[in-house]
Amino acid sequence: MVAVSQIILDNLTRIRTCKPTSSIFTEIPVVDLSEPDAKAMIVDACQEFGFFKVINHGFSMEFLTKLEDEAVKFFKLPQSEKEKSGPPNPFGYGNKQIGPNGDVGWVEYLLFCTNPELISQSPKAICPGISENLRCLVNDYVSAMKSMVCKVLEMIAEELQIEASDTLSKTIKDEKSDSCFRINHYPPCPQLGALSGRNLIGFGEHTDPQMISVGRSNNTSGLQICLRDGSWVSVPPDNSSFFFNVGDSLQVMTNGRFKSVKHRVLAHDSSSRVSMIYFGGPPLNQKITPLSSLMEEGEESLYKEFTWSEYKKSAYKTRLGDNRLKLFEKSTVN
Ligand SMILES: C=C1C[C@]23C[C@@]1(O)CC[C@H]2[C@@]12CC[C@H](O)[C@@](C)(C(=O)O1)[C@H]2[C@@H]3C(=O)O
Ligand SMILES: O=C(O)CCC(=O)C(=O)O
Ligand SMILES: [Fe+2]
Repeated sequence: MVAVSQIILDNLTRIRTCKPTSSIFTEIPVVDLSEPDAKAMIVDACQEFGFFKVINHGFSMEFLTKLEDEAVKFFKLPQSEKEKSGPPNPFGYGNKQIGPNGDVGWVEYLLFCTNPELISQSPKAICPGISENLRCLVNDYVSAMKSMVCKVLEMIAEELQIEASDTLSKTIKDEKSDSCFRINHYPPCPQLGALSGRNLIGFGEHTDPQMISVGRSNNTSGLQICLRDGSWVSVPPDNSSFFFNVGDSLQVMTNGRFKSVKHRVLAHDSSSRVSMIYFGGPPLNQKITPLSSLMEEGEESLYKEFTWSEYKKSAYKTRLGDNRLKLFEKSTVN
């Protein structure tokens, strides 16, 4: 018996664990997109937390459920069927392995490229073997998501009084925008009890490299964000809302006024969590640099000059939890 639980423990602890945290993120900024104060609330939230929740977004619950149900259908397929859509190289089905550098989590997922040009040019950009129904729903979701993200980026630009209000959104509207979409499934882990009170990591802590990410999930908890004081708080689930994350690129474009938010997902022993995240990224050749109209007189960029392609290449050499922006920060030592 001891030997059996030891084996289970060894298997599980290859995937990292963390100490339980009991704090709930009660101050979560909730932005009603139809309210006049939405712009100010978004900018405040991006500065304070790099994170906010959006309601009144115009997506119907029926559509969201349809996509979620179709994704669940995929994850219920036999393992050998799901593997036909993998490996995620970088797009396709993945199980436990996250990225190319040895990160693991209690999660399986589908990663989709959303750039039509790349999809038509490279077989590596296609997620093979998924049903036509799932592919259509993903396409519809991504195009509606793109519109919402552009609207939010325009609200941010207006509130920050950036001259052209499409300065940020045009990078996502661009047909070469290097955005992607991910559906994660965190299966229940009945052996969790063997971890003597520790939590099992579904998706390890990290910041997203893109400009902005938008997630939603079924009504199951697990998502946590790291506050400025370094404490982890649990985000109460809400299947009818979207959760926005500031990514590294937007941190640079605002010269550090917005902070990319560190987040992670914990697994459950008895319930399964399904999440879908859209990652809004710029075209590969776009320079990621602070927006000139945002800079005060004499203010210098905190970052070296780089393109999204350079940042992405560098990001894919890192481990999930690494501080990927560090390499691109200007040295503060005189
Ligand atoms: C460990 C890794 C997985 C990741 C690529 C990376 O090398 C570092 C960034 C990771 C991340 C986090 C946000 C998104 O989920 C993601 C698709 C992305 O663009 O960067 C993942 C990458 C991945 O899962 O391939
Ligand atoms: O599953 C989630 O809610 C978040 C996952 C995540 O952070 C990611 O895929 O980058
Ligand atoms: Fe993430």
